[in-house]
Amino acid sequence: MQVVSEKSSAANDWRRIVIKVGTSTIVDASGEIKYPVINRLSQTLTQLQKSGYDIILVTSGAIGVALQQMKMVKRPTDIPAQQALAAIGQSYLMAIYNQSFAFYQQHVGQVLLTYDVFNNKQMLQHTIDAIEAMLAQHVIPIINENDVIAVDELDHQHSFGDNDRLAAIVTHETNADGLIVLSDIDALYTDNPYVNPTAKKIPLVTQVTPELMASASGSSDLGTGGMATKLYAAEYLISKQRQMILINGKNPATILDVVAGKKMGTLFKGV
Ligand SMILES: Nc1ncnc2c1ncn2[C@@H]1O[C@H](COP(=O)(O)OP(=O)(O)O)[C@@H](O)[C@H]1O
Ligand SMILES: N[C@@H](CCC(=O)OP(=O)(O)O)C(=O)O
Repeated sequence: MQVVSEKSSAANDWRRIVIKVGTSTIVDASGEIKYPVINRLSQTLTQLQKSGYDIILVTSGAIGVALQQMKMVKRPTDIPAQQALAAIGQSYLMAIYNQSFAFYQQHVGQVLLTYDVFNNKQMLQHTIDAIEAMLAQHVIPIINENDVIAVDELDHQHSFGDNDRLAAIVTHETNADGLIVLSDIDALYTDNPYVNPTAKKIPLVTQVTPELMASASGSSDLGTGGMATKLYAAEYLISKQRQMILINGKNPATILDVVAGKKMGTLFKGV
């Protein structure tokens, strides 16, 4: 395992930043929508945008908020039911973001993507053009996977989409300096700390090794990706000479500390 603690450098020279928000940041364990967190996230991202940063938000949570809307306790296993929830929840999720950002006079734009976009030069260029046009007008693009139609690429038996990977690809394709992932956990640990209380925090990862992969198992109740998909995202970004920082999303204002160069969470950065 390649773990170094002293050389952690941070995001103080990043100018274009992708922020990925997991379901666990949007919805709590009892299924309630975390409006104050979303409000703080909107305030923080607006502050960064108005300070001259290019900000792109990749957000999960469509299915999470739909479960709450539809008074469902558990995520259904059959795919059309999940697709329906994604459709219901996505419009509500954007309504929440619109209202929340509007309070800070910040415009946002919705971008729903499927993975085939990245395999098609023309569609990819159109997507990048649209995102660049939004950024040029100081609009924050808000991206999610288009779960309603993304049925071909996904293993829908067990999981539904993976926004960690999507956020990593968006970071690379939009030429962003780095990706900040907000989760329900404050860092990568040597083992799942909810299962193994002796697990230790890992401040810097320079290489995603098989050993590290093996230490990442399980996800929060509503999250789909778990730590494994975050490690795949980090591995992809390291291979593209880009960086990723994993922090706890419970207080999104900590993004400001990260961008100011404070060492926190786990930094994934190749050597
Ligand atoms: N080695 C590890 N270090 C930290 N968290 C881990 C590890 N292995 C598994 N996990 C689990 O990954 C979860 C975060 O992933 P996930 O539930 O998908 O969150 P999100 O919805 O934010 O994407 C943590 O709550 C924890 O239970
Ligand atoms: N696209 C799905 C989320 C998929 C996903 O990757 O979720 P998470 O592991 O919480 O980031 C949704 O909006 O519900």
